[in-house]
Amino acid sequence: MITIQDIAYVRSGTADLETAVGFAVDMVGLELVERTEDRAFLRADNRHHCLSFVAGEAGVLASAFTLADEDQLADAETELAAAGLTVTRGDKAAAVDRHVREFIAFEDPFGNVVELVVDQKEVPTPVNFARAAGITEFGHICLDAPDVRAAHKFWTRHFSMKVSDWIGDAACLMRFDPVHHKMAVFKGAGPGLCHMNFQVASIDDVMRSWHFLVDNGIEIEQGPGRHPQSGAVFLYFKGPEGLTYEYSYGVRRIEDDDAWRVRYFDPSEPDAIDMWRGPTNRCASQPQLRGLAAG
Ligand SMILES: O=C(O)c1cccc(O)c1O
Ligand SMILES: [Fe+2]
Repeated sequence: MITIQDIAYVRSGTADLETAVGFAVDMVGLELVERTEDRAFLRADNRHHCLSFVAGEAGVLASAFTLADEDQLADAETELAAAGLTVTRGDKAAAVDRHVREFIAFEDPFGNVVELVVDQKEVPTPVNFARAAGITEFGHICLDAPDVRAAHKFWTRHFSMKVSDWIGDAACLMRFDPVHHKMAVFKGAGPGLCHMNFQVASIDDVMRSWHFLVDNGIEIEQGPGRHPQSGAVFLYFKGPEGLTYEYSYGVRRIEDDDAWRVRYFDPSEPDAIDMWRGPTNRCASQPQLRGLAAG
């Protein structure tokens, strides 16, 4: 069993680094911490970065989680290899590029590239947010997989994750600490990053960002609304090259693990992911989510 400490980062390819960075800074509000000719690193909290862009082909390259130390990393390597996965050790240069000390990489059974890292660099200075979006931290990673049930089996068999809520066969929200979910899997045609989430400090931040993004011509995929699972007020919007961002406020914490009863939401219900039953463009851009569309 591999004990996950936290989410670390999303690493994404981009065919247009300038536009990708411009959006992450000016629209999302992240701090640009480092920029080279073919790389950009952005942060939302004290992690060195939670999002990096690599010039090249567009599309997610990896999603990363933190482990406690090298022994745990070595054990993870052994366990995943024994499960029949191809696990590779990151070399020194690749670790430096990720601002971690050590890492391994593997593909989950659906082809999502996952990196497990040790000692992600901490940057203690206050985050210099590019705009006052109210971001408090990198909230969660949501991956795509064609078989959400099989994904749940994989992530709970090998990792310290527990399901918090199901949305039929369309989504599985998982936790590895008291936060309702920091990892989710949504049904998709293939592997991919469904979205990355940032927590914000208040409902006002969600609503202010909604107006701000609309005023800037940004495509709102869904929201503002309230997720019945975590109870969070949310807003999904689309960045360049199809990268979906989510802001949310008020995610539930599960302090008493044993007392939590896993719930099952029907994805065909109009309030399956939005208790306010607001309009959605998500199914236009992500047809696999059609089952979750309101109305
Ligand atoms: O926060 C949630 O509960 C949630 C539910 C459905 C889909 C999501 O992306 C979520 O973050
Ligand atoms: Fe989410």
